[in-house]
Amino acid sequence: MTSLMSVKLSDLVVKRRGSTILGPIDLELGSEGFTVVLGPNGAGKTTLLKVLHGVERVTRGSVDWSIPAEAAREAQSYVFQNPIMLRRTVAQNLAYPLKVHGVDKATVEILIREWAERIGLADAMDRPAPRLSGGEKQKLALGRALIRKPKVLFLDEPCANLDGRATRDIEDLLLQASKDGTKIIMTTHDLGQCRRLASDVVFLLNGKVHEVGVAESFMASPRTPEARSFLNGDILV
Ligand SMILES: Nc1ncnc2c1ncn2[C@@H]1O[C@H](COP(=O)(O)OP(=O)(O)OP(=O)(O)O)[C@@H](O)[C@H]1O
Repeated sequence: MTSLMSVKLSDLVVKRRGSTILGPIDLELGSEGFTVVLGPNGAGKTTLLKVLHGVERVTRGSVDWSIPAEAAREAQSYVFQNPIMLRRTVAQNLAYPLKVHGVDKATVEILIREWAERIGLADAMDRPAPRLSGGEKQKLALGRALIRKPKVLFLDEPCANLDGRATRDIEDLLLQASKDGTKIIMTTHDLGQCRRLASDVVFLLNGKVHEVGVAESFMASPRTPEARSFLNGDILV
């Protein structure tokens, strides 16, 4: 089971308009744990997440999941920084991924109640999702992503623009999902959040993987001067 959803990037390059925005990258990520992708603006974090999820055109190299590509994609969810809500109720948003996958009505009812509770929106089931607050929308997006128990969950800055309370709620949901066996791969600018959540870190700089390591050691004693500067909050050019 443990190697079910590991992934290997080999000589991976993404070019746009003649310039390389990612790579070349060789990277292996295991099927367990909480991977945080760190790096300054423009380092290529979002592009890396999209490449892993199979929704970014790759110029060269390969992305190999330990199961066939289509099955791998089916077992993944992706939460965008500004999630798009269906112009429907909270309940309908939660039900959507289940209905698309042909889950029977009775099970849908049970699961959407359970998840509305878990994301703190049990009293808002009939509210139009587009009218929720930013924090509520992000929790709904997370619930919608987790309701099918993905093996891998990608998150792009899930707490950008959220206050402390909403951030804590999201982090609690993520830690629980991780405990329940979902592999998480997330970008963040928040070093405190990285410290609280990450089991391992991928540090990107100028489109390349600059350093990879166990979170605790990376945060305490990064090997390279660039990673040290980044953790100190210096501006990297
Ligand atoms: N379709 C595209 N065409 C041209 N350049 C692109 C395209 N997509 C991304 N880029 C560039 O590639 C680089 C990496 O972008 P990416 O969004 O992956 O970085 P990031 O680390 O997620 O940045 P941020 O922290 O600002 O979100 C940036 O310089 C960006 O402007």
